[in-house]
Amino acid sequence: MSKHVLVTGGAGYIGSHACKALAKAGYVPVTYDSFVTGWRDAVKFGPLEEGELSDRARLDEVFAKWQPVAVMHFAALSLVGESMKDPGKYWRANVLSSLSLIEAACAAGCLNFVFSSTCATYGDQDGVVLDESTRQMPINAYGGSKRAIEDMLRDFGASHGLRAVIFRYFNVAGADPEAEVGEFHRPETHLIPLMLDAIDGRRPALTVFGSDYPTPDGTCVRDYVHVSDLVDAHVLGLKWLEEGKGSEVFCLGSGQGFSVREVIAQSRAVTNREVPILEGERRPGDAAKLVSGSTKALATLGWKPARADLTTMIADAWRWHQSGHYDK
Ligand SMILES: NC(=O)c1ccc[n+]([C@@H]2O[C@H](COP(=O)([O-])OP(=O)(O)OC[C@H]3O[C@@H](n4cnc5c(N)ncnc54)[C@H](O)[C@@H]3O)[C@@H](O)[C@H]2O)c1
Ligand SMILES: O=c1ccn([C@@H]2O[C@H](COP(=O)(O)OP(=O)(O)O[C@H]3O[C@H](CO)[C@@H](O)[C@H](O)[C@H]3O)[C@@H](O)[C@H]2O)c(=O)[nH]1
Repeated sequence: MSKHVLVTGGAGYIGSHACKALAKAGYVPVTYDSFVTGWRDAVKFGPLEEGELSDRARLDEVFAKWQPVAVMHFAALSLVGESMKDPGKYWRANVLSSLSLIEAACAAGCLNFVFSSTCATYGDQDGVVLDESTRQMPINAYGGSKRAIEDMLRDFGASHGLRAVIFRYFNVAGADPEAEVGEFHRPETHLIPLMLDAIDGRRPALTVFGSDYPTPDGTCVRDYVHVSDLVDAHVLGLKWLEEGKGSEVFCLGSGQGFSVREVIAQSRAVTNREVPILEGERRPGDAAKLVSGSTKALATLGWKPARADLTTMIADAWRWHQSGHYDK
């Protein structure tokens, strides 16, 4: 019998890659998405149920129809800068919507839950190794909203037996190596796609947000993880839950930090083109450095990232960028 997995946000960047990985692993990914930031043509690996997370009646209907073995919850608003300008939007869209989903899952008896959290829950902790045991002290409303959802999952674990694998992602990058799906945010705010836009003339230039951070070259340092590797960890997390194992938190990153200027240099090398640059102000809410210090997912889940090189991530993003899909 087919095993269905309810994938919220399956029409988005990471969710669509997760649907591909789930289908490859023999599951049927059922996308639940409102298209607030997602795309209909990204839903290609399983059925679609259009709906809003806050619509409890619609969720109940979808749980009853598909009887999923688990939920993978990707749907969220996730822009650090926007969350600083409009925090209420983030608390409503992320926290209240997730509460509706968690209650619907518990009511339907679907007690396996995989959740997209973020290293933005750590805030700006200079000199601290970031791993699963690090204290969460978010400095923006986006990170705050994700930490609150983690807390909610723990509460529902205690009250309803919900078991959650929480993944705290570092910076997700790259695209499906077969270019069936890729990163497509409108507006785009992420470094690598914006840089590729500047390289091929879709934008006049890339603005570097801040050059006076306490980092070796003054620009922010991030840990980039390939989207295909990231979603492979989700399939392992799902199997973990299906085997009856308990709730866990895992950081997903490569353990290597790259500054904005280093990413620019690597993109120049991959594409063999210049990156037009403007020097700009710091972006509010940005931490100086976010790099994973964890090996727990490798050791515990047997996660084996296959495309961990930043060069590979940029090359895959570049292939996707140049495919016809990108010009929607
Ligand atoms: N991109 C990253 O680097 C990164 C890093 C850490 C964590 N995350 C998390 O990963 C998840 C996916 O991120 P992404 O980059 O794929 O985002 P995305 O915007 O591409 O995808 C989000 C999807 O969720 C849908 N959605 C949003 N709110 C909804 C709602 N209320 N009801 C129904 N559908 C809704 C959108 O339409 C979209 O298809 C998010 O939870 C994000 O916070 C992303
Ligand atoms: O035009 C730009 C865009 C970004 N940056 C910088 O590049 C770095 C990466 O920025 P971005 O790609 O926007 O990612 P983050 O703001 O780090 O956030 C991503 O990574 C987080 C985890 O670190 C996730 O939680 C978020 O959902 C996801 O958007 C940051 O230092 C930015 O200041 C620039 O200098 N210029």
